[in-house]
Amino acid sequence: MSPVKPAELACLPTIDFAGLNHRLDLKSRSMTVETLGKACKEMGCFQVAAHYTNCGLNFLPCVIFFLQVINHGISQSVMKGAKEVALDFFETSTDEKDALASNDIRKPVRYGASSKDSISDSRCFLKKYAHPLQEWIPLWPLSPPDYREKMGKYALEVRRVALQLMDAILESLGVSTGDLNEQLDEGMQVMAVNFYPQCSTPDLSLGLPAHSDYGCITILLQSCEGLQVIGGDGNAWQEVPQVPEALHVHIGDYMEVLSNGRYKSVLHRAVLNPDKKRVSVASIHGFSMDKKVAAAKEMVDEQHPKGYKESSFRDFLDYIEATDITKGKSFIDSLRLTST
Ligand SMILES: O=C(O)CCC(=O)C(=O)O
Ligand SMILES: [Fe+2]
Repeated sequence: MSPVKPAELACLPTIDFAGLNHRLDLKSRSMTVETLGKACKEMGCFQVAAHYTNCGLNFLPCVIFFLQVINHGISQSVMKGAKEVALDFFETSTDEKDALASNDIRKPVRYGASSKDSISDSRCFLKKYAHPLQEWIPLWPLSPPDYREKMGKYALEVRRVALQLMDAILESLGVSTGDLNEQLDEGMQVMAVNFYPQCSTPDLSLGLPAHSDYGCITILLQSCEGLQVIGGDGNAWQEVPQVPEALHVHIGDYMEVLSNGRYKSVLHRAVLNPDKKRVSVASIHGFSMDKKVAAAKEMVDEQHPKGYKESSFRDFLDYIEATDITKGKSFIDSLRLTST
């Protein structure tokens, strides 16, 4: 493998999530949506600040309403809990890991160290379906004993953030959101919980090679730095900073399809750290297993002919099963009708 060169720190836009909830202050919402749209177009990724804001102060009668409705950045204790149980799972529960180990990419919960969609042996992962939670949580690990409770709490909260972000991203495109929001509400949430060991030669091997995620958006929680992206028009890898209390969000293949190429799915990879192990929790949000996703009608006209084939999550799984993705092939490339 070619050496992994040091990457510059990315300067990523930060979206104040509270801005999306200014239902009483439409100007703030539309400004936030505009910023979000710019971030999606120019970088394909951004970070969401999870801090509380006092923007309710101008609306004294509504302060309580604002605190309840706008302040649903995920709490620190929930994020910390998810990272802790992730680490405990990888470090302690060997029997359970063995029991969940599988190369069958259709399994709703599976553990892997190296398989068809994990082309590196420096990463262990647990992939699991997470929505509807009550349907899948009985299949999640039982150890550590608080895994289901803590990861389940995070799964619900991150999904709520994802639905609001997807709504706002679609709004930024000028797409009518009604039906799409309903479909996304019934859509898949797949969580990839990743563990990367400390590595004394991080310049020689990657934790996870370059890829894009198939969903509409991915929200990533990380214990420390290690994620790199190629955003915007550049072709250099940039390190995503670890901003305390912020979540990293990137655009996936299905948002590229929906937007007919206006927003591009982001190429990303994980590098290894010389002095510490790392866990990350990638929550991928999209449509249901058999929903065929196509460009939104508002995104297609004479100047912008349809650029992608329709496809579903099941088609993605078929593609992954049939394709050697280690040879540089990607799902989104397989959907392209023209060069977009
Ligand atoms: O661990 C990371 O930073 C990236 C994980 C990732 O890209 C994935 O699970 O799809
Ligand atoms: Fe990814």
